[in-house]
Amino acid sequence: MTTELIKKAVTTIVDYPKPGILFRDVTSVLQQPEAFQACIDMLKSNYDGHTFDKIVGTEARGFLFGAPLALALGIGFVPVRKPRKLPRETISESYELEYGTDVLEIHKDAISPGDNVLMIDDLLATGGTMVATANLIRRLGGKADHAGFVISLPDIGGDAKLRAANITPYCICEFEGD
Ligand SMILES: O=P(O)(O)OC[C@H]1O[C@H](OP(=O)(O)OP(=O)(O)O)[C@H](O)[C@@H]1O
Ligand SMILES: Nc1ncnc2[nH]cnc12
Repeated sequence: MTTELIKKAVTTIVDYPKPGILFRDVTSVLQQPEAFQACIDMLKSNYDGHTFDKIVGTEARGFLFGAPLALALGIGFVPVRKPRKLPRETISESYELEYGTDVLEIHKDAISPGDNVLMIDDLLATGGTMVATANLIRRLGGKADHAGFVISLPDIGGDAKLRAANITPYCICEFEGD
C-alpha cells in the first residue's frame, strides 16, 4: 500500500532528456508530504538492525532523501557532488550514466577509515552513479556495502552491477519496461 502510494506520486515524462528515455521524476513525490514521509520511513525501517556512521547522498536528487534520512537516523550526512562544487580537498571518480558520462567528487575529510556508510539516491538505472559513489567512500577507507533508492528501473541492469561491486541495493518501488 505504501509502495503504491509512492509509485503513484512519481511522474513519468516520455522522451526526456532525449528520445527513448522514460524519465521518472521524483520531484512530484516531494510535493506530497505523505508520500515523501513514507519514503523516509520505508528507508529507515529497511535498515533497522544496522548501525551506520554516515549517510552519503549523491548530487542532486540523492540529497533530497539522504539528508532527511540522516536526521531521522541521528547520523551525519555527506554530499557527493559534481566537479568543482566542493570547496575543500576532494577525490574524484568518473562514471557512466544512462545518458552520458560524468565525474563525482567527495571531500577527503568527510569519511574516516572504518566508517560504515549507507548510500542513498533517488533512482537506480545503470548503477554507474552508485558504484562511483561506493568507490569514493572505499578509497577513503569507509565501508560502502548498502545503497537505498526510492525508484529502481530493473530492466537497465543496475541491480547486477551493484551486486558485482559488493553493494546490496534496496529499492522502494520498481518501474519495469524502461
Ligand atoms: O544508475 P545510474 O545510471 O547511474 O543513474 C541514476 C542517477 O542518475 C540521476 O542523476 P543525474 O546524474 O541525472 O543527476 P541529478 O540528480 O543532478 O539530476 C539519478 O538521480 C541518479 O543519481
Ligand atoms: N530514466 C530516468 N529517469 C529519471 N532519472 C534518471 N536517471 C537516470 N535514468 C533516469
